[in-house]
Amino acid sequence: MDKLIIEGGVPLHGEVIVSGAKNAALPILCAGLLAETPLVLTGVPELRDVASTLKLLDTMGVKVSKTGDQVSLDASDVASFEATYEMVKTMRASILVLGPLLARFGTARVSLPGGCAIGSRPVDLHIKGLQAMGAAMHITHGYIQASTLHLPNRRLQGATYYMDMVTVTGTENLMMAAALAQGTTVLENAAKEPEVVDLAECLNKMGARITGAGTDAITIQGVESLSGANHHIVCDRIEAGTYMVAAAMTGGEVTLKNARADLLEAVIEKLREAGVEISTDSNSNSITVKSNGQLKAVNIRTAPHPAFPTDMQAQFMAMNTMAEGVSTVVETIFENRFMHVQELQRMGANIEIQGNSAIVKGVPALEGANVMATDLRASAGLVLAGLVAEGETVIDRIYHLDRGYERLEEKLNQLGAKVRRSN
Ligand SMILES: CC(=O)N[C@H]1[C@@H](OP(=O)(O)OP(=O)(O)OC[C@H]2O[C@@H](n3ccc(=O)[nH]c3=O)[C@H](O)[C@@H]2O)O[C@H](CO)[C@@H](O)[C@@H]1O
Ligand SMILES: C=C(OP(=O)(O)O)C(=O)O
Repeated sequence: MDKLIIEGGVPLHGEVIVSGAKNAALPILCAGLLAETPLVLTGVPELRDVASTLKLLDTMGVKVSKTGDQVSLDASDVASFEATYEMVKTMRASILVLGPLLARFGTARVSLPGGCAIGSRPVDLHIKGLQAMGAAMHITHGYIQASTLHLPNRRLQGATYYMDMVTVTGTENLMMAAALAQGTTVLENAAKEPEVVDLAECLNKMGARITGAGTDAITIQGVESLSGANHHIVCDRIEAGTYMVAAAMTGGEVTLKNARADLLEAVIEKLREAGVEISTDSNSNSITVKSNGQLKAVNIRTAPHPAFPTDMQAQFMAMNTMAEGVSTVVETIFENRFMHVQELQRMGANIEIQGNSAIVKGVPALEGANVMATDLRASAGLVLAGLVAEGETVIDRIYHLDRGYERLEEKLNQLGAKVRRSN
């Protein structure tokens, strides 16, 4: 199993190009199932989750071709309407095929995702939303079995649906389903994440009629069919945020290219509060982060966009462990997203968990240690800690990182870090 070995203490300097967003690429690849002609995507990051999604689409009969960051999907001849447990267990985002399959083919069989390291993560709202559009939904043997065969013209029926929690993939699944429904759907209390907006933009290029994406009420006027289009995936704000924290913690100066500051407002504000200098240029989509490594601890409370993202919580926790003062990190999205705490403690961090809060007392220095990655962003937090720790940090189980960070060690080493992979 691959490990990452990091020699800490090197301030990062230079430029890094941010990749396309994992969390936009995954739903947009699934949207390929809706199109009767090829969908061509650029800016698709080279990630394990992307490879898993392409494999899943391939098993359904979608013709996939990939050259560099360009992926072309031809779903004109889909033969299987199933996502097996084997696929869904490696990547929960596989649930995103449910809405497209059901809307276009009238039937879908998708494994229920299991619980994962960060929490139970149910998909009840995906299911209830599709039921509100008239679908027959049955759960048997761990699978969601969905059908529209009893509906007029076998099409989902537009509906107004209020989601009683803000759910990102739930909003995306229902938006894709509603795109081909008969009539108008209104999704209330919808997620406002930039990746939802990117998906809506892609769907509209494919012929969908969606307004309000990026607000909490999305209106989708269903159309009879969708075609292919060309779309460039939005930049990964979480990858960008992770490199920003790396520059801040190591006391370096890093310019991020293909980074949109307008998608990172809460993160930028918190870094400034920590004492980091940040300049942004919206014309060139670049962000420069400069720090002397002397940081002030900052309180964090995760919440849906545009508030502070849960996907940046572990990275800020790592930063707070070596900052001056005491901070509180409150996780409101996932009930168990503190798996990195125990590992950070192995590196000398002083953290106490009280329910969904972590009280972090800054220590003068972290020490390199052997630690275990438990989920994607927890792993990112450990990498950041390793970059500033005294001595060597060995991170085990880094396949989690490969799910969501494109060429991580290459990008860090380009900035001067000393990171190597070993097995
Ligand atoms: C592939 C992708 O885009 N993943 C992101 C997505 O995950 P994901 O879409 O799975 O997360 P959700 O936004 O759905 O989850 C938010 C909260 O709602 C709850 N919930 C969700 C759906 C549901 O049917 N019932 C329910 O109770 C979840 O357990 C969680 O407590 O948004 C999360 C929150 O920003 C991010 O951390 C993930 O990186
Ligand atoms: C939790 C994440 O991803 P997923 O929803 O795919 O597990 C993440 O991107 O941090």
